[in-house]
Amino acid sequence: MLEISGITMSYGTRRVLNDVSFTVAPGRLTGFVGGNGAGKTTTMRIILGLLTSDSGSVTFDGSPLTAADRRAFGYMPEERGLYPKMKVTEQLVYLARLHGFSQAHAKRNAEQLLENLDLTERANDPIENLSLGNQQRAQIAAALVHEPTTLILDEPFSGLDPLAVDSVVAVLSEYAARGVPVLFSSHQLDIVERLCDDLVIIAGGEVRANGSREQLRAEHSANRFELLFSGDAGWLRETAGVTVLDFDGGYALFDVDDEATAQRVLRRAIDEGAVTTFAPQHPSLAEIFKEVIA
Ligand SMILES: Nc1ncnc2c1ncn2[C@@H]1O[C@H](COP(=O)(O)OP(=O)(O)OP(=O)(O)O)[C@@H](O)[C@H]1O
Repeated sequence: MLEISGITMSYGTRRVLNDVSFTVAPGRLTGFVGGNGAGKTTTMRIILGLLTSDSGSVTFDGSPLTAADRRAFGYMPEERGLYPKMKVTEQLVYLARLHGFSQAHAKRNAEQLLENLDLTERANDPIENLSLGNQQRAQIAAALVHEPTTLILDEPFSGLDPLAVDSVVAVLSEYAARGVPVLFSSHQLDIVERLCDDLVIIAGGEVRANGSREQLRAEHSANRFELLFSGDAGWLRETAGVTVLDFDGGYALFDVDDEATAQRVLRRAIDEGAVTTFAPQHPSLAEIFKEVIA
C-alpha cells in the first residue's frame, strides 16, 4: 500500500499542497481528479521523489520510500519524454535493459505491451513518426516495460481516441490485477468513473473527497429515486416530503426527505398501477466533483 500522509508544499510563498493525505491500494486503480492547477502533478512528483515536500511523508507498506523503491516504480510524466529518433521497440527494450532486464526478457515485455496496446504495426517506426495518440501509447508502454511495482501516470488518457482508451484501460486493469497499486490523474471524468476503483478529488491543493467509487456515490446520494409505472404520477407533486425533479405521465424523478417517504411513494404507485422501475439514483462522478469542489 502506498501511503501519502500530510504532504504540504509551497513554491516560494505560495502554498500549492496543504496536508494532502490518501492511499493507493495494491490491485486497485486510483483516479486522481482535479481541475487545472489543483496540485496533481506536484503530488505525483513528490511521490516519485522528483520534488521534496515541505512536510509529510510517502511510505510503502509502512516504510519510507528508498531510491531503489522509486526506481522500481513506473512513471508517465506530464511532459512526455521518449527519444524521438529511436524506434518504438528499440526504445522500450533500452528502457527495460536500464532496469537490468536481459535482452530477451526486455524484448518479450516490449512486444507483449505493443500487442496489448495495438501498436505492433508501429514497432519499427521512430517515435517522431507516430501520431500523438500512438506516441502516448508508446509512453504508456515505456512506463510498464520494466514490470513496475507501482504505477504513477499523469494524464495517461489525454489525446487518446475511444478505442485507444479502451486498450489502455485493459492494460492498466490487467496490471492492477497483478496486485500493483496504480495512481493516474485525469480530467476525463467519464473515463475515471468507468475505470477507477478508488478516487481522490483534489482542489486548491487540498483533498476534498477520497474513497471507493461506490462509497463516494453513496455518500453523495441525495435520496433520489426514479419511478416508472403504468399509472399517472401527478399525485407525487402533492406528496409531503417529495420534490419532483422530472415528470412525464408514469415517469418521475424525485428526491425524498427520508426512506419512509420513499416507501410510501412505492406503496401508492403499486396501488395505482404496475411498477416497472423504482430505483435509487446515484449521482455521476461529474456531479460529485462539482459538489465537492464548490
Ligand atoms: N515550478 C513551479 N513554480 C511555481 N509554481 C508552480 C510550479 N509548478 C506548479 N506550480 C503551481 O502549483 C499549482 C499546482 O500545479 P500542478 O501542476 O501540480 O497542478 P495540476 O493539478 O497537475 O494541474 P494540471 O491539471 O493543469 O496539470 C499550480 O497553481 C501551479 O501554477
